[in-house]
Amino acid sequence: MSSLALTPFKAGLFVGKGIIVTGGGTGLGYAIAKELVSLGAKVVIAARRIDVLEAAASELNKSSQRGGKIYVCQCNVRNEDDIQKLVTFALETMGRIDGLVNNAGGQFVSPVENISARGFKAVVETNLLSCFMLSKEIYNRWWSLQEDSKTSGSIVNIILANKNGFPMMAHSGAARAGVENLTKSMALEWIGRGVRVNCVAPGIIYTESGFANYGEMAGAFLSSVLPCIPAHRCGTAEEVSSLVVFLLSDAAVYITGQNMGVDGGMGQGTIPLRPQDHGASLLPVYGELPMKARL
Ligand SMILES: CCCCC/C=C/C(=O)SCCNC(=O)CCNC(=O)[C@H](O)C(C)(C)COP(=O)(O)OP(=O)(O)OC[C@H]1O[C@@H](n2cnc3c(N)ncnc32)[C@H](O)[C@@H]1OP(=O)(O)O
Ligand SMILES: NC(=O)C1=CN([C@@H]2O[C@H](COP(=O)(O)OP(=O)(O)OC[C@H]3O[C@@H](n4cnc5c(N)ncnc54)[C@H](OP(=O)(O)O)[C@@H]3O)[C@@H](O)[C@H]2O)C=CC1
Repeated sequence: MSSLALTPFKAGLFVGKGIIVTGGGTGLGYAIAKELVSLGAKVVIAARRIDVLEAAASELNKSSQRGGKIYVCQCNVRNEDDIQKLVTFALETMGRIDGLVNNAGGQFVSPVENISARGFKAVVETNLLSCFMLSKEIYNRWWSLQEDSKTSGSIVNIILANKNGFPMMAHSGAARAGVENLTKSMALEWIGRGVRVNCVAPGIIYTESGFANYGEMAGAFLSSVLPCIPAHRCGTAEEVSSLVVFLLSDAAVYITGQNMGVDGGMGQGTIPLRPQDHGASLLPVYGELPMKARL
């Protein structure tokens, strides 16, 4: 796992704060937890694989500064009972919740016509339902009860840079678009309680764990996608983490309901995952298009 945090923040910025990071044992979540614990936060990392979480925690605790600490909680974010247990655990261990990063997520690669209804539902549950359930649970059991709205919370939802659709992962694109809209609704409903809600939309970020889910396809994907990224390289987990940490902090107190890309200039557009060589193109109905203007 990479280790270079880019944090520009002052030491101890998060001392005394409690943050939940879902999917915090690997990839982006790991980098976010690492930056937070180095700034003094107490952090609960939550995911399904407890062995992965425990191994991550023992590494992450080495970066702790000024009382920062990592706690682990096994949780399937698709399961409402697990969500309730996670919030109970976080309140018992940290005594408070100041921030939530809805980072756990993922999908599988498939053309739309081959996705089963159960597969579509699984991806929507993983990415959208989970975000709704966990945000609501914390709001009802903690943020809505705080007398002083100045001390309330910040939610950062990790989505995808796919505002023009997400071919071959349409279920995930739809779920993430749902998260973006849910973010705006929660931001408006909860602003009076001092709860800010924002999205971060990474482009293609190289994480060993994330890419491992796609096996051999990942290599081919990378070589086709790199020329389409204006920066001509993937991002790193730390380049996403610095924005997430900023949004969690009081420095972002006037920012809510936003969706910010970290995507090397892709403008949050379509991740160009080419469906397949279909051997046909939609030609103009009138006139001819020069060969050089076709794929
Ligand atoms: C190529 C690089 C892309 C770079 C950009 C994106 C990067 C990232 O997002 S990195 C994060 C990647 N991490 C993951 O994607 C991991 C999380 N993913 C999952 O856990 C699964 O994809 C899941 C969300 C679908 C959950 O799977 P699972 O727990 O197995 O779900 P169920 O047992 O409830 O099954 C429900 C349903 O889903 C179908 N299904 C699951 N996997 C696949 C698959 N690979 N292909 C086709 N269908 C799949 C499964 O078959 C079930 O449907 P039925 O068969 O109709 O019962
Ligand atoms: N890497 C990239 O290029 C991009 C990633 N993203 C998104 O960023 C987030 C992190 O991705 P990344 O770090 O790269 O990949 P990882 O595969 O490392 O992270 C996904 C994390 O989510 C957890 N997770 C998945 N399903 C569940 C579940 N049902 N319940 C609890 N935890 C779950 C996994 O842990 P476990 O399996 O133990 O449960 C894992 O820690 C994801 O939402 C991803 O889709 C967005 C854009 C681009």
